Amino acid sequence: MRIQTSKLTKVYRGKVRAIDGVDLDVPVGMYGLLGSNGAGKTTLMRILAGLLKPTSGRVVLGGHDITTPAGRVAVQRTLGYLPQDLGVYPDLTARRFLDYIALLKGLDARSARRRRIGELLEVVALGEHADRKLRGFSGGMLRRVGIAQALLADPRLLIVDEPTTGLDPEERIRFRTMLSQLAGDRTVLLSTHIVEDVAQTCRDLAVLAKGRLVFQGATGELVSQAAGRVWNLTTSGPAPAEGRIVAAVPEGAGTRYRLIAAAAPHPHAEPVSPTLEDGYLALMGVAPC
Ligand SMILES: Nc1ncnc2c1ncn2[C@@H]1O[C@H](COP(=O)(O)OP(=O)(O)OP(=O)(O)O)[C@@H](O)[C@H]1O
Repeated sequence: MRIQTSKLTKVYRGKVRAIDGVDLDVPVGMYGLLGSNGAGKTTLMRILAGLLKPTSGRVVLGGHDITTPAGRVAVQRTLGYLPQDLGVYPDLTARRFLDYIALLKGLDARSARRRRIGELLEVVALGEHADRKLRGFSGGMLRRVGIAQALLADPRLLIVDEPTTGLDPEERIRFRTMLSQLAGDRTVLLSTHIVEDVAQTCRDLAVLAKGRLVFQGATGELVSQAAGRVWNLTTSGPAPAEGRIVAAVPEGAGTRYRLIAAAAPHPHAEPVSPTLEDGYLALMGVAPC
């Protein structure tokens, strides 16, 4: 389900401009939304999920304008949302919790509901743990329960807000791989401040900074923004004064620095290929351009 916003703006209490004139166009498939803390990602996600009213502007999901009541109703059943802080009932088992949420979502037919929950527990690799209480679940397992609840009505659009924060590396990789597998003919919008999660799963992304859209396009396009501006320098002397240091790894008697700088920051600096993180940092002005 395609997402299109135009001149989308959200001003909290007449003061904080959390989203500022955003024109976004998200196609079907896996799509990343990057931004630092406070950039406006959660505000945008909540508007797209129909939970928060924008101050102005339009949001069109699959051709329906959700700023109108009719549009909201039309997309309600085709949208799944995993918020940053999904509350669960620790004394319920995974299966009972999903059954409870399914009832709230209006999935009334008991046998269809049971079948769907059984399928979803397998999709999120929790089949074995279906009848365990949520109290004993790890952070990663709880996130997977969260995805299962968001998928109950088989939505065409899945909105996931910072799902990998706090997960250990194995769970993070497992979780983001599962999201890309779910994308297929759905749109999965992944909001995060972890650049690597977007690099490993998304072909396209958007970047928010202080409520404004500062980039939208292919990941490769953002990487190329740092082309010719990333350098390695190994030295046992003082830290380089030119450019911005993005990594420093002790090596032998010295340190290997990775720097972003418009020109070679030192006569011995060697140019290296940029990553998505370099492109992101260069865009965000961490590096002098
Ligand atoms: N209910 C609210 N009332 C007033 N200001 C708010 C409210 N919610 C968010 N803000 C402000 O709006 C801006 C954007 O916040 P938002 O939570 O959308 O950003 P974010 O990119 O999701 O950040 P994070 O990564 O820290 O969750 C911030 O300045 C925040 O303090």
